[in-house]
Amino acid sequence: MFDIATVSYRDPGAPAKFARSLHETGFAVLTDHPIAPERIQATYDAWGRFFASEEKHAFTRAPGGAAGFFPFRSENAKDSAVKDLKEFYHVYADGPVPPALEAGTRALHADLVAVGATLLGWLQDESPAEVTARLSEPLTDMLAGSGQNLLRILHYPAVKTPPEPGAVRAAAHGDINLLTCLLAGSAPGLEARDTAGTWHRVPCDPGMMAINAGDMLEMATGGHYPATVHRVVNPAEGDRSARFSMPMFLHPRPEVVLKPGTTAEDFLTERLREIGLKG
Ligand SMILES: O=C(O)CCC(=O)C(=O)O
Ligand SMILES: [Fe+2]
Repeated sequence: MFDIATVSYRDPGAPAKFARSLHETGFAVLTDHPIAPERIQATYDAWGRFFASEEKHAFTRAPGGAAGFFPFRSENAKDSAVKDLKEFYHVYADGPVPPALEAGTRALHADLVAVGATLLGWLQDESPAEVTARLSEPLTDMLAGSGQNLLRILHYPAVKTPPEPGAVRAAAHGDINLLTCLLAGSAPGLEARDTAGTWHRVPCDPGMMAINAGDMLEMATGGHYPATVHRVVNPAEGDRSARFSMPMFLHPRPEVVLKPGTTAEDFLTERLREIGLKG
């Protein structure tokens, strides 16, 4: 049974329900979270103007760099030869942001890190003792002072001509990081795969935030929270809508030990090579 729970952020029972869903499916969906829908819409509108302008190319990331604009078809999922049908911008706390977007985007980055810290605290409190005993330090401490937290602003352009075979908005992949907080996309499309290989739509109505465990959390907890594979499917034929979404990837400090002999930095370097974002 693959049942992604929808949990109110304000429910006193939320930490336990959230931890159970993340353990059973690798995903959970939050409602009543602190990021207002109007704010999310305003951010999508502002970034939509950015992606529609040629100015974006001036913000293209430096060769091998992690921050800035990544043009259409820069990234492939691990083990996938075809590039995804997306362009995106990577925002770090100390990285560049186009001036017109700066205030709102930086505030959103900070607020999402704060939500993420709360959620890691819930997991720390709700995980079985044998799971927390494996951690080199409490989950919230892994995040404290981390400059690695990444807000990715994603634009999946409208599909006008049939894409080449195998090209999808985002091919099946697991996330690399500890925990991902994804503000509801502007259109549906996100799906998660259960262990039997069946795909399930992840609820994404306005006001929802989808949370999933990444490889680093799976590794640190000995698999208690699985980094469930997910994808973004193409719109139905004839549907010309673009899609925007904003995942916040929560990352530990680079020196955090995920398991004996492997730091967060070692692990990240290896995975960025595999997805074509590092030479
Ligand atoms: O756009 C989405 O809904 C998901 C994006 C995603 O999974 C990712 O960028 O890692
Ligand atoms: Fe993802």
